[in-house]
Amino acid sequence: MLTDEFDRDVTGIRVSLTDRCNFDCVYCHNEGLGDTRGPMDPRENEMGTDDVVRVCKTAAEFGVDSVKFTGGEPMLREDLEEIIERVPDSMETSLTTNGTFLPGRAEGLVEAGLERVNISQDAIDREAFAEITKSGGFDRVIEGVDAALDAGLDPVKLNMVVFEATAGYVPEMVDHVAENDGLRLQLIEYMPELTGNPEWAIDIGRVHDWLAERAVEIERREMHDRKRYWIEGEDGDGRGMVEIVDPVGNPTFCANCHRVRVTHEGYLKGCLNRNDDLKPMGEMSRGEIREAFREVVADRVPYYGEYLVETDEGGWEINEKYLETADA
Ligand SMILES: Nc1nc2c(ncn2[C@@H]2O[C@H](COP(=O)(O)OP(=O)(O)OP(=O)(O)O)[C@@H](O)[C@H]2O)c(=O)[nH]1
Ligand SMILES: C[S@@+](CC[C@H](N)C(=O)[O-])C[C@H]1O[C@@H](n2cnc3c(N)ncnc32)[C@H](O)[C@@H]1O
Ligand code: SF4
Ligand code: SF4
Repeated sequence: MLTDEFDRDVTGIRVSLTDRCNFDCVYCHNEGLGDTRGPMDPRENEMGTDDVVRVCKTAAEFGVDSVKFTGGEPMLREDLEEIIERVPDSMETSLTTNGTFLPGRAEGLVEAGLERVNISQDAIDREAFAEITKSGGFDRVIEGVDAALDAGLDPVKLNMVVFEATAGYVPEMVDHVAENDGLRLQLIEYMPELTGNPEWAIDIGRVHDWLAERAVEIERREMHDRKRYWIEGEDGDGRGMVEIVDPVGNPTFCANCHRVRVTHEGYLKGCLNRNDDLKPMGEMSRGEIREAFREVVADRVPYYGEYLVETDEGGWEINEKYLETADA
């Protein structure tokens, strides 16, 4: 097991398989890797199947017990099933996707070993959805959610980024998961650090307060110390779970962060929001991957309050200590 300087064991990896995407969401941080726009064809800079599998196997040797595949849109990778099939059995395998490619593929993914899926659905309203994602894929996403449920991936988590354009749809989405079996909702605080437009952010504290009033039970998840609210449907019949992901300016969230990241180009990085600690894995031999893992874990910093410090105006700027590396 690798543990960083701040006593955080590293138990998970989050692998970006591509930075390509068929959507163009207005808020997209693309895991801190820049724009998703561009051709959809496979790119040469993406890690190959064997490389991804080798990274997972090496992580498993270090006791890492979960892997999340993300992107860009990870389902643009035709080899996703093969990758999942070859991930060591000791690792829980999950996927975060926009859902459009799940119809027709969800079952195969489950057969390959996929255990969980998160599907981004920012609104129930078709027009708002089109506006936010710059796509007309709403029906495909809904079909994708159904395909995941049919394939046995229950409970499916719906990811919703909470910002100016979506905040009004929160109550509707909460009712949606409370009243429909097999669904959970994950409300993600809009993170402007990588994407700009800080004026889009809304006060996530208000969402917590609103949910706390409606909740019949509140839990805390160890990962990121996230809060989970159990909400009853209007008719008192069903129950749904709503989890809040609120990293912005939240040192407690970071203090419970046990994941390192792998970019589609094959670099390890210690934090979603940081790009100055990218560790190349050379030719991606097991030895080189092992070495890069040790280095990236050794370089981890608690993000908010250390790497990023609050300005007098309430914004965030890189701590002077890291300016040199951040510019590199
Ligand atoms: N800053 C920060 N944001 C995160 C972190 N983990 C998740 N997020 C945000 O939440 C989004 C959705 O996360 P997902 O990949 O769907 O899943 P998750 O909630 O991290 O993991 P599970 O609940 O275990 O499936 C990410 O793309 C980020 O925007 C983190 O460690 N740091
Ligand atoms: C970058 S996407 C990659 C996976 C897949 N394409 C999808 O949309 O689910 C992963 C998650 O990050 C979230 N996300 C993207 N930009 C964000 C931002 N600026 N703030 C908060 N969450 C963001 C998305 O909503 C999505 O749930
Ligand atoms: S679908 Fe995912 S990767 Fe694609 S633009 Fe939207 S948030 Fe970004
Ligand atoms: S912002 Fe905090 S929680 Fe997110 S990846 Fe960085 S250290 Fe982990």
